[in-house]
Amino acid sequence: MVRLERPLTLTTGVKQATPGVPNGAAPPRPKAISPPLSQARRGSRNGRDDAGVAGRVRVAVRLRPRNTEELLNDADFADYVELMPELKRLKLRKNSWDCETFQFDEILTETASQKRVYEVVAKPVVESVLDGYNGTVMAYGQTGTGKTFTLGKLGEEDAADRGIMVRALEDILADVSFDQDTVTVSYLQLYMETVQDLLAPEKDNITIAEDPKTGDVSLPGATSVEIRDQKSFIELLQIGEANRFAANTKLNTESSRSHSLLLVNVKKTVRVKPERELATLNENGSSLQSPKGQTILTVRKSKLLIVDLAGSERVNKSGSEGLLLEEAKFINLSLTSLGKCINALAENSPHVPIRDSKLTRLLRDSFGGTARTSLIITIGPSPQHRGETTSTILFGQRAMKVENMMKLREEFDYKSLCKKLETDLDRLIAENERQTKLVLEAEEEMQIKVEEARTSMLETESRSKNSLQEMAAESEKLQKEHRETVFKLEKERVRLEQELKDSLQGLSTAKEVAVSEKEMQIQSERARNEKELQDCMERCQRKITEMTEKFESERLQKEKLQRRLQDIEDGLTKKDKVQLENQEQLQKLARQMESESQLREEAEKELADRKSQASLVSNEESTQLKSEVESLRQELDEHHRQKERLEKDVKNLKQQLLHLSYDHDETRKFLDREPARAWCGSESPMSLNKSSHMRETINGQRATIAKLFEQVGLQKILSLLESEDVDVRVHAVKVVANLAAEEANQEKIVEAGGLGSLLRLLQNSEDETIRRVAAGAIANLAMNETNQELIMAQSGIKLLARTANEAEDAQTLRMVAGAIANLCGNDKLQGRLREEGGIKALLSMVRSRHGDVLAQIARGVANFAKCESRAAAQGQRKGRSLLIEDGALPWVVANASTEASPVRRHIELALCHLAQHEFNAKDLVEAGGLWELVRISKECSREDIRSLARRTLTASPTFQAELRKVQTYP
Ligand SMILES: Nc1ncnc2c1ncn2[C@@H]1O[C@H](COP(=O)(O)OP(=O)(O)OP(=O)(O)O)[C@@H](O)[C@H]1O
Repeated sequence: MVRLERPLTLTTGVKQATPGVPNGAAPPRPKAISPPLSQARRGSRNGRDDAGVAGRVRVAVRLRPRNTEELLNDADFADYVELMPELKRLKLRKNSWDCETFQFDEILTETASQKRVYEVVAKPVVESVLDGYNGTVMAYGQTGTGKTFTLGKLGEEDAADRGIMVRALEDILADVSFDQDTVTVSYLQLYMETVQDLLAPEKDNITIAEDPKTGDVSLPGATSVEIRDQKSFIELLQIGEANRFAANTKLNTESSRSHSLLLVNVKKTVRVKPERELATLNENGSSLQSPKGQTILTVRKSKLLIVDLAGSERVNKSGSEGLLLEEAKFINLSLTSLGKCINALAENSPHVPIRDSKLTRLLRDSFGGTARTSLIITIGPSPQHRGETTSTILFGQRAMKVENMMKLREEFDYKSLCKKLETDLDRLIAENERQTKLVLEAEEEMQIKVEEARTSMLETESRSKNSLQEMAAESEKLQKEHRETVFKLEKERVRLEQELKDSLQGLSTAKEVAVSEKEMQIQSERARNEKELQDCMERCQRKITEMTEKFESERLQKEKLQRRLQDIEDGLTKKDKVQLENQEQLQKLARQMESESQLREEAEKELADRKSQASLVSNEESTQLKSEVESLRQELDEHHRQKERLEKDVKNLKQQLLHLSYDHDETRKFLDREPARAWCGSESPMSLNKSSHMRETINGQRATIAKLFEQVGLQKILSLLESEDVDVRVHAVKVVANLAAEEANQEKIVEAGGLGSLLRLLQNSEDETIRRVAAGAIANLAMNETNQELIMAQSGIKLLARTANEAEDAQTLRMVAGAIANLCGNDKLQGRLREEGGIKALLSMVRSRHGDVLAQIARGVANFAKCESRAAAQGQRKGRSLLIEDGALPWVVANASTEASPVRRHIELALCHLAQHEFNAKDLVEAGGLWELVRISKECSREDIRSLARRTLTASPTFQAELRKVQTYP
């Protein structure tokens, strides 16, 4: 048992699949086997509707190369299988004249690489699985035809050999993200109606569980291993193979008697636009809303099933005994019931016998179910297994008719949404708390600032009050001083005036001098007093001005303080505003929080509702829904049928030309088997007998061609010979060749300029097929004498000679040799034919060594020799044969007794004709032709040739003399 290098996570139980549509007939709608990868993948998602995507089972055929044994044993047998990969067709040869053609989605030849097989057969299925659909890849075929090679090859020595399983896992692992996605693998074998776990072989009776509602199949007891890298997967496959080997050894059986199943479960979380997702939810009856513009998580759970079936020939081995008989019975049972199911589905039968075997139960989703399915049919090349190969091909043909309705396995991820809502809520709560804290801090700061401003305002107010009081007191004091001074001066003035009065009264006599002196004294005293008063008043005035200025400055300061107070008050108002805004934001956040929690509550409630709803869905409702779905399906079916009918009509028309060329191929192949019948017109009664059936077929085909010829018109067909498109030219030339095979059409073709077109194709075309078929058509036209002259007149012989020298393909050479051979039979053209290199070109083709080519060369030589001998007999020709001049004699003599009868027959005739003319006798003797003539005269199977040889030997003096010399001829 192989040990894993690293630990693998082992879990028991495969998770149950997501509900899908129940098994049922799906409307037929064919689809390309391999749409381009990512674009087609994503595109398909957009184009899906809720009922699923219709998809036919795609079928490819793969031919295994011959193995050594087959190379030895089958060397003498003709190929039984012929592949036409470009037409996606395959031919099975029933016998030497009859074959059957089959159309498939893809034909993979023996040289097809494993990479191409994967890309064509499995990659589209893997991509569907990654997009959320179930997928199946299955191989069916006889033992030893390469099923396991195709599916299970590990490619450890050469990576190019990796099979579908390894490549599929590579693509899957590259597409998933292990943070959230999981890929698990189970590996099982089904042997004698028992499912055994290849990863835990002790579990040898795994039960198959079927969901009664959805029909989904699961294997709850199977080991399911989570895979994260390719290395682990390969180790797992090796473990599975080792266990399979051990189990089979124990049971004394072999791998090809059991079916192996690899089950890959992919769980992928994807983000999708809510609109689409809501549509999905609505489908399930949910009314859950999601915030606009957000993406929603959904989980896609899909599975890929890769099935390597037991060898199909086991079905026929029920003649065995003992265990083998039992095995054969079970293999019979499973493969036969698979065949029956496929037949029933292909015929849209109301009953599909799914429950007949475990294999069909396991594959229930793959055929007629919801999975995308690709089937690869493997066949071997050996004609000895023609029965097996035919039944395998017929199985594939029936499977192509099976329609599936692919269903997206997607679920809304409630868990993730809940988790996300919780995270959002936590984030909002934290944000709210942070905002509240910020607001509180701002409020505190504001409070402090307001307090500071208030204190500073009060201080300023009290300071200005004090200074005002001081100023008022000072001013009072000054005014009092002023008043006292004024009062004092007034008192002094009154006293002085009284003194003066008294003096005037007391001293009335001290007359003039004393008066004047006193007056002067009084005046000076008065001036002095006035001056003092003046000074005092000025001082008072100055003091008042000073006080006024001081008062003014105090007033300005007060105003400044008031403005500052106003500013502070404004600042306070602004802060209030910010606080208000913060409060509003807080309220908003609270509301948002409230709505988020409401949403969460609703989601939880919805989840609960849906759970209860799911359990409460009444049978009546589901029946009604089913009948609605059914009627819609029927309508869709009708549309598809109509579409198919139209497509079929278009296809029929398109393929008319293709059919014509195909018929040409058939005719050509028939002619291959009936060499030169058309050109020489000498058909043996035996061959007539043998090929009467084929001739009927050909006549039937020709009748079809003639009908189409009438419908389409010769001119139109001939114009296609000049088409730009090489494919069109190929098909057109095949049709013209076919028409030219009918004598009745030859004149019309030449009249319509067809001969010129064919010669131009021969001259200018680089396509081997065109040159070959054009040469064939010219050969057919060259059967008619008038046409022979026209061919010569249009330098046809030069063109044919050039093609004879250049071409390598035996069939092309055969056609060219046939055309020249026909021209050789025209008495009038002998000289010109030889001058333009016709004989040398004919002889140059012996290099091909191909029997058919040699037969045509021999026919040409015989025709030419016959014309020469006729001309000599009529006295129109003298001298050595032009054939001998151009060096034909050694080849003629060397091949006179060849075993290939068509060659020998013509050469024998040619020798007899050459010998008719005495001018050639010497050359014949020297080249050994005389002894061949002697042999012909004795052994030739045709009486007329025998007697011609005899007559010639007797008539020629040279021969007689020679014979006498050796005395061997009586
Ligand atoms: N396309 C191919 N190219 C080269 N070898 C091939 C090819 N297909 C098959 N083989 C070889 O043919 C042999 C038989 O192939 P394989 O075991 O895959 O056949 P099988 O159909 O799975 O047989 P069984 O039904 O017995 O399991 C193997 O040796 C394989 O390597």
